[in-house]
This record gives sequence, C-alpha cells and structure tokens, in this order.
Amino acid sequence: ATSGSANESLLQMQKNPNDWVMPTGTYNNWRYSTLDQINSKNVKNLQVAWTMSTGTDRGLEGQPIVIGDMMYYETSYPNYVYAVNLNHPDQIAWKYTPPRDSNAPPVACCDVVNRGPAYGDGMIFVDALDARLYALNAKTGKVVWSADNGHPKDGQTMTGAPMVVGNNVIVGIAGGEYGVRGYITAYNIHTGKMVWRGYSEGPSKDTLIDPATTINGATGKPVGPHSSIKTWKGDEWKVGGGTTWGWYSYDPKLNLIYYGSGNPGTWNPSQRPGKNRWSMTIWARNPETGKVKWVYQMTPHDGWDYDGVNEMVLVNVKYHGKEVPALVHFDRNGFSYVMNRENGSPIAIHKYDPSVNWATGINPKTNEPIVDPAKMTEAGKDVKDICPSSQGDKDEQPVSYDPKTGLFYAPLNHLCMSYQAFNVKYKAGFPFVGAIVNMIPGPGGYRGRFIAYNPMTGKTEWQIHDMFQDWGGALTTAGNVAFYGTLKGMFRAVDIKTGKILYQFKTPSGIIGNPITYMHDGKQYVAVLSGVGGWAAIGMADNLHKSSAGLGAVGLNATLTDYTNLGGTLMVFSLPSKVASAN
Ligand SMILES: O=C(O)c1cc(C(=O)O)c2c(n1)C(=O)C(=O)c1cc(C(=O)O)[nH]c1-2
Repeated sequence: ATSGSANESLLQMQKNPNDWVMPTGTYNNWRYSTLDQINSKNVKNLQVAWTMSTGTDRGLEGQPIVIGDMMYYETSYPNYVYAVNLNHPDQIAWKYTPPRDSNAPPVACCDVVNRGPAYGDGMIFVDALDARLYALNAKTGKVVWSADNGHPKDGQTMTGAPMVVGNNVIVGIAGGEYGVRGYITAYNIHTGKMVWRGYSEGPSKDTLIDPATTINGATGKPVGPHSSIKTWKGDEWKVGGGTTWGWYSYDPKLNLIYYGSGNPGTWNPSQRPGKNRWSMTIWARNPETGKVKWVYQMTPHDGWDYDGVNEMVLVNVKYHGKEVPALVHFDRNGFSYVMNRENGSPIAIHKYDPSVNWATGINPKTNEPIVDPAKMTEAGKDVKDICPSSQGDKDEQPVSYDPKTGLFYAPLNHLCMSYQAFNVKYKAGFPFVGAIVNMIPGPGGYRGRFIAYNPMTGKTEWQIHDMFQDWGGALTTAGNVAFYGTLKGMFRAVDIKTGKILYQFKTPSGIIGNPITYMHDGKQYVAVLSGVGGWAAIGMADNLHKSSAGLGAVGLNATLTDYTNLGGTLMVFSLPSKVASAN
C-alpha cells in the first residue's frame, strides 16, 4: 500500500523480539515474546536490574514500549511521558508534561489511569486524561502536533493506548459513566487531522455502518436500516455510552481493526428499553475509512455494566477441519468468545468462570445470552448475588496467548455483587450512573485468579487463586514462563505448563500494569510498572472510605492498605550476568 509507510515499518518492527514496539507487543495482541534467555529453569535467579520513580502516586496501568536503545512510558495523570536511553538508565533522556486540565480528574470514573504510549514514524503518540492526543518527536519529546479528541466538561476523558495503523493513529474515548456517546477516531500521523470518526450509536453517517453490507455476527445477515437508533427509546442514544477506552488489534491481511464498545448509559436499564445497540459490541472496521465490516453485540440491554471493551486477541483456530481466522475475547460478562474475525460469526462461547449466573448460556438460534430473569436489574429493586460484579470476571487487564501451548493466560477477577438501579437525569459533565452497587468476593472467598485456558473447549488447565483481583496484565515467553503482578504488589513468574510459581518479588506498590520483555546488549529484561490504583483499588487511589463509593468497589478491598501503599515505580528485572551468559 502506498499509504502505509508507518504501517509497513511497524509490521516489520513487530517481528524483532528485542523491541516491544507497540502497547500490545504485536498487532495481534498476543503479548507473547520469542525471547527465551529467561526461562522456566533459570527464572528463579531473576533480580532487579534497575528501577525508576515515576513521580506519581496514582494507579499505573499500561506498559513501556522499547524501540532500539530507547524506552518510552507514560504515567497516570498528570500523564508524564518519559524517554530513557537503555545505555544510560540512570538518566532521563527527556520528559514531557502536557498542560494540566483540572476538569479532567473529577470525571475519570476509575482512577486517572493511562494505558501507555504508541510509536510510529519517529513519533510517540500519547493520550492525555483531558482527551487531548499528542504526537511527540521521539528524539526530543517536543510536540509535533496535538488534537482535541473530546472535552472533560462534557465528561470525556482518555485513558487508552493509541494504535498506529498505516498513516493513522487510532484512539478511543472514555466517559460511559457520564453519558458520553462513544466513538473511535483516526488521525493522520503527520498532520494531526481527523481522517474519520465512528460512533457506537446513532445514524449510519455517524456509526459508519452500512445497513446493506455491515454484517450482524449474531444473525449472519446485514444489520439493516436504523440498526442502532431503533433499539433505543427516543433520543436516549445521544447519551448512550458505548465508549471505547480499551485495547485495539489489527489484521493486516483482512485490513480490519478490532475493538469493543462499553456499557450503555445509564447503568439503570429501566430508563433505556431496547437492545441499546451498538453498546457492548465487538467491532471490525477498515482502518483507513472506518467502514464497519461486522458487529456482534455480546450483552444486549445491559443491566450490570459489563463493558465490552476487553482486548481482541487474533489467532487462527481449527474449526470443522479448517483453519479459521478468529479472535478470542474474554468479556466482562464472564463469557469467552471465539469469533470468526472475517464475518463475526461465533465459533465457541463458554463461561470462563463457573460462577457466572446472570445468564445461563447462549441461545444457539439467536446467538444472544439467555438472561436469568432473577438476575435482571431494574429501577427500585435491589438484585442480590449477581455474578460477575460490574468489574466483570476480567476488566482492562490484558491476557496473553502462547502459540506453543495454544492456551490463553488470563489475569482475572472473581466477584459477585448486589445492584440497585434508580432513575437519573442527564446533565453534561455530571455522573450518569443510576445504580448503587456493592461488590463481594466470589464463591470460595478469593477475588482474583490467574488461569491457563482453552477458549475452544472452555477448559481451565490450571489456576492460581489470589486474595485480590489480578488487575495487571499477562506476558508469556518462549522461555515457558508467564509473568503477571498482583494487587498486593507481587511480581510473579509462573511455569506455563503447571502454574507453579517459580519466582516472585514484592514490588514497592500494587501492580496493575502489564509486563513486557526486551533484549538489550545481549541481555533479556522484563519490565513492569508498580503503582496501585485503577477501579480495583480506587479506594486507596482516591482516598475513599464509604463502602459503596468508587462505583461500589471501595468496601471490597478495604484491607488492601494492610499490604501495600500508593507510589509509582518502573521495575526492570534481568538475570545475573553469570546465569544469563550460561544460557
Ligand atoms: O465507560 C467508560 O468510559 C469507562 C472508562 C474507564 C476508563 O477510562 O478507565 C473504565 C470503565 N468505563 C469501566 O467500566 C471500568 O471497569 C474500568 C476499570 C478501569 C481501570 O482502569 O481500572 N477503567 C475503567
């Protein structure tokens, strides 16, 4: 493609295991590395190689990227962006601080987090919480351009990681708890001009859905006219949520990008009769035009806040004797989805947590969930013991796919809740939540799990239980090790075959970041951000004490203060030189 200079170089660059060129490692979102200097035999010798204070004390999600000698990472608000030359990690090569907009932190629903910078064509792309997108010169940290992607006064924020595809940088928007109508936007990486924007709700000209050609994966047929608007009462779709704050993936062969849309607004389903399309939906769009190839709504007429934004992992699966291009998605609603990524038709859908009770299964005729009426929420009713909770069986913490075992390594939540919906009025920039939620640990009393899982069969090969939610992402490597961190702050290396913990180290704060690995000067390193927060630890991060505060999450983890503290540190691990060279 003539338009694809950055695209082509990133497609090349992602093949080099010495680097970690994009937030997800590679376009397919595997978070898998072919590096094996650190492996299941020697990982017990892992040591801290160097560390760096982030200068912040709020939750640190996301991950650094590594390009050649340079590492770049971004903190939670005030969104410091750091460049470190790996030859001199004792220095900060440059630091960029975007202008602060004090309107932004109060409208961030789930801590003032950020999920990391992206690279393309000599530039670093970063989202700031105030919904401004920056292109920085990778060498100097100077602003090349910036674009206004939304306004905190209207409840809009940005917490996601951009994805560069071709000449476009693709970004989402947050604010589903403020009645923000979600959209995804592509900007030209050189000019900063908007190329296209696709909304989650509204008429075709807004959603870029073609009624005649866009397929509804659930029916296998075109969506038809007014597929979004007719599923809402009146003008509710205009404040209908469906934000896009999660991860993106890209298939260069099909030339499609994949992502999910979040919860419909408000959380009170009685106020929005209908299926509320296309919130809670998996989307496949053309990255150059935004045109929608297919959609599949996972949770029609949501009554639980099961945002559909979790990452789409692109793998090929064997199905009816054929190799099929698929995507695998662990949804908040507790079901894992294997979908044909060409046309959106379901291949395998299973509960990945056996405690899921809001739906008994998926209706094979409609491909929609069979909701248990006893667990459906409504205004004025306190519905108890719904599993999972609004945080889902998995939230933003990304899974890793290991092509050697063919299994998915997933850091998870294990929670249930009570949910009391009530009527709310929309006012721009004010909470549009409409539910009082209280979360409790799931059956067994633990709140987190780390599992090895086969999404075709729904079988869990092994699992580790954790006291608190496992809110940080996973990394797997050719060294037969899976890495992840816990909310208490333990950074762990686990044997991918058995789930045995081979190494763990107590980092300064709780971990909600995603480990990455890279090679520098012949040595393999593993890096992770330590800094407790996010929705799981919003009580600590935002100093909240009332049990139902923080959208119902505060009471659940009140004892987390017995284990860890606020504070941001970049942690980098490696083997002692003798062990590394003996390899
Ligand atoms: O609807 C939204 O726009 C929106 C945004 C965000 C965010 O931007 O972090 C979260 C959520 N929803 C959400 O539902 C959620 O569970 C959540 C967890 C986290 C986090 O970083 O820990 N953010 C968000």
